[in-house]
Amino acid sequence: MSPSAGSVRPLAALASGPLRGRIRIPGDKSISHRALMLGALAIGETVIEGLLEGGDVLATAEAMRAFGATVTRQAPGRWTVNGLGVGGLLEPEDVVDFGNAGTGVRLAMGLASNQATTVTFTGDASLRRRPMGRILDPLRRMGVQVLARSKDRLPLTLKGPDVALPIDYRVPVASAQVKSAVLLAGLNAPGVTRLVEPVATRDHTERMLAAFGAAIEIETNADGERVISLEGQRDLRPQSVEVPGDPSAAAFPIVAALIVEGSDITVESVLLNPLRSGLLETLIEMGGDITIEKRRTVGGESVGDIRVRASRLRAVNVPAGRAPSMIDEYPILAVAGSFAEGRTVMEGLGELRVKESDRIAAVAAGLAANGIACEEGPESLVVTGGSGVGGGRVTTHLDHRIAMSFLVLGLATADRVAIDDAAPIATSFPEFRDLMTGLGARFEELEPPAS
Ligand SMILES: O=C(O)C1=C[C@@H](OP(=O)(O)O)[C@@H](O)[C@H](O)C1
Ligand SMILES: C=C(OP(=O)(O)O)C(=O)O
Repeated sequence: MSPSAGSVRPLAALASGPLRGRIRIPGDKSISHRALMLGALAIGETVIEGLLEGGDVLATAEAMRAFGATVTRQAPGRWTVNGLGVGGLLEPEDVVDFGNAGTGVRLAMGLASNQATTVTFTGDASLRRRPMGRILDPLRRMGVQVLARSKDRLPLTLKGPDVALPIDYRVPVASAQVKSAVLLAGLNAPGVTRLVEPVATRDHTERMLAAFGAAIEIETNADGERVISLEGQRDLRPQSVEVPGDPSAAAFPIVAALIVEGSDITVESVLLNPLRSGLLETLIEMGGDITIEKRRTVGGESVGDIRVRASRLRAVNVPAGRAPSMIDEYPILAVAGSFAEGRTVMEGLGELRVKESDRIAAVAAGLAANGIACEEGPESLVVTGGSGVGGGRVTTHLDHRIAMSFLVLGLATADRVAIDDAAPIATSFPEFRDLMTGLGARFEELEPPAS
């Protein structure tokens, strides 16, 4: 049973008046996980400001405690981690449960399996369905023994080798989680772990490893691919980490403001790393009135305030090559496409089938339930704008991004849009409802189904 089973919270979004105001969204989820993990490996105190306090990141905080690090919440968003040194994690006494968090469990499998301990990992019903072989394959090559049920699904047990082997690895799927798991495992391998990344994905692990003092080098080979080399068994130095606002969370108010007539909002301090900015680029191509103000650097990353005004959108073809820079944003882009003139074509989406839900199928079903024309291909979605009326009830499949995307849809359709469960939103954006309500969004709680 999933942690959220038994506390299902159906919710509807109602047609809303113009959205207005300024908001600050919480810290980036990817950076928050990594700050806790590297803090757990550095000897001394790492201070994190602006940590995302969503369910996924809290699961990572709890896991780092289970590995023996001292993790303390000093104030809202301000956390300290006292780590144990590279290779110094303790063997947890119990199964380590990452709830809904793919990033958390996959990075932690790399982090914890480069030393001679035995750890059992699990997660909720959604996470137990997701593929782990992509992480286990390189870890097996590094000498890790794996006991997993069929198809390498959670729960599974990893027993680290006495000495991990550094490997040369070509990342076979565009995945920052796979890249990061191998790099974290490489931290305690004697010698150089070398990764070739044919398609560039978010680079937060590389940036943070460099900031913590790891011996990491990044080059581009003759084929234009990123090559990352990491020399293992070096100490990490504790850091002060300031976490910028999460662009994947900001995506929801941004699209809401574009499609709700008369809106004018500003989302402050959003991470603008180009490997995360595909959605902004696409929305601007669609004619979205989006301006970036006060560009600055926070914690080594570019950030800015994003002003968004309601706009007439036109459909575009989103190139498949852009997918890694907006992989979590396709559900909300499909909602934007529902209000654009023409057919928005999204390709290269194979990875969406193995997220918290099969997001291609979940988006197609949700749009159809609301009268929006959508064609689903094996790795693509095509949304025809202008046809939507709302009025549907959407199944969210324990997927926070499906839940938030369809609530945003309902703010702009004539009839309300209901979702079967808003509880998973707390995994990545607990403040979603309050912040959106503050801008003028209207929601209505619905009766949970009789059990
Ligand atoms: O490394 C990360 O922090 C993430 C990588 C992406 O997953 P994949 O690596 O599976 O593409 C993304 O979908 C996830 O939300 C966060
Ligand atoms: C895919 C996501 O996260 P994860 O893989 O960490 O569960 C997401 O947040 O959209």
